[in-house]
Amino acid sequence: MLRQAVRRVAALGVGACAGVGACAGVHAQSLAGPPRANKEIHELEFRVSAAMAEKFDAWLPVYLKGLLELPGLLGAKILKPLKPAATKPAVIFVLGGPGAGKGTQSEYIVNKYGYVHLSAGDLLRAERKSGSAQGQLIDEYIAEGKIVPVEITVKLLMNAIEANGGKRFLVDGFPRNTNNLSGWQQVTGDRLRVMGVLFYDCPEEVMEARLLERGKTSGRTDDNLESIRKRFRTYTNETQPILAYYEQQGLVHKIDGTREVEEVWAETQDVINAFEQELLEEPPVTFRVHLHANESLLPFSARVARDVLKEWGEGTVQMSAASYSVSDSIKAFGLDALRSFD
Ligand SMILES: Nc1ncnc2c1ncn2[C@@H]1O[C@H](COP(=O)(O)OP(=O)(O)O)[C@@H](O)[C@H]1O
Ligand SMILES: Nc1ccn([C@@H]2O[C@H](COP(=O)(O)OP(=O)(O)O)[C@@H](O)[C@H]2O)c(=O)n1
Repeated sequence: MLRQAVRRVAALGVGACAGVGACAGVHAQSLAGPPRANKEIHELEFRVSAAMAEKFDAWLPVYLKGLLELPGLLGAKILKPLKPAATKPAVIFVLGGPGAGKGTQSEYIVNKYGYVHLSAGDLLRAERKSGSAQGQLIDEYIAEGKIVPVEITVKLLMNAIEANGGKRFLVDGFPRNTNNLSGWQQVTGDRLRVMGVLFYDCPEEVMEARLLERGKTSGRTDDNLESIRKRFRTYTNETQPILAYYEQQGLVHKIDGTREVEEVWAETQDVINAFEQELLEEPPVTFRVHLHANESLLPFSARVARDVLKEWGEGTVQMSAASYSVSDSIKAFGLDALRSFD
């Protein structure tokens, strides 16, 4: 039977790294005792900022392949995550009554921050125009100011999200009722990260005047007084409860939409800047590697620390290392480590 004595390691400060020159910024650990002749597993742990995780994931196997040329190194295995969940795409919902300024502000956000703008209304109008079987149905719902069944809308949204491959989405005019909300939750599960809701608050008389003005050139079948009033009813009865739902979760950022476009934009930027900050502060992703070797930990870990620092710079990747020597007991080992003997 294998006996594997775990030789946990003492922390090695930056000072102790000085001999290897490039250790600063990478936290390494060394063996507490003299190296043994046994086969050893060196466990390296890399904590990588979420923003860089995908790139690190691509780099690591290539780097390890090169490292295997070193004498004394018998094998290498990446344990966790084998494929880190790519940072989830972030979604911001943009809500507000018809004519509150959702589309206008979304365009500004896209121009400054590079978000992908998905307007549920635009997607439905495009689908209507495509002459598909559901075109007629969408047409009737829009003219009546009613909310199209979610099966149609969520499919259009998800197709657009998947086709785009982007990381940050503004979903404008959605979810607009409980049917929208439950359909979205059912389809997206936890694949996307809902950051919050931008809510443009505007009284009906202001929105009505804007929409009548927009109707002179928009060519929209619903920018007429009759449809506008129906849309207002739908908004009050069906969309406001959705806002209340997200408000309870502390996700709603209410912005007074009655002011000049530039003033509304100034406040919108404050909210988006806060979201951006939150995204930067995502927890790091941890990668673990087992190196199988005949040698003691220090030469390898110092070498890897130096290479990581050279490739990734200060502060992006935090590394720590531990060593296990393999002899005749498996008790001290976790399954992960055992697998690495495959
Ligand atoms: N803050 C604002 N002040 C005055 N007019 C605005 C403002 N924001 C948007 N508009 C105008 O009002 C109309 C409706 O705006 P839009 O962004 O299309 O609203 P929504 O997407 O919420 O329906 C557009 O003609 C737009 O140019
Ligand atoms: N989630 C959505 C969004 C829009 N729509 C339809 O599209 C119409 C126009 O929505 P929009 O967001 O483009 O425009 P506004 O009403 O906000 O000005 C709505 O009145 C609905 O008929 C929908 O059915 N479901």
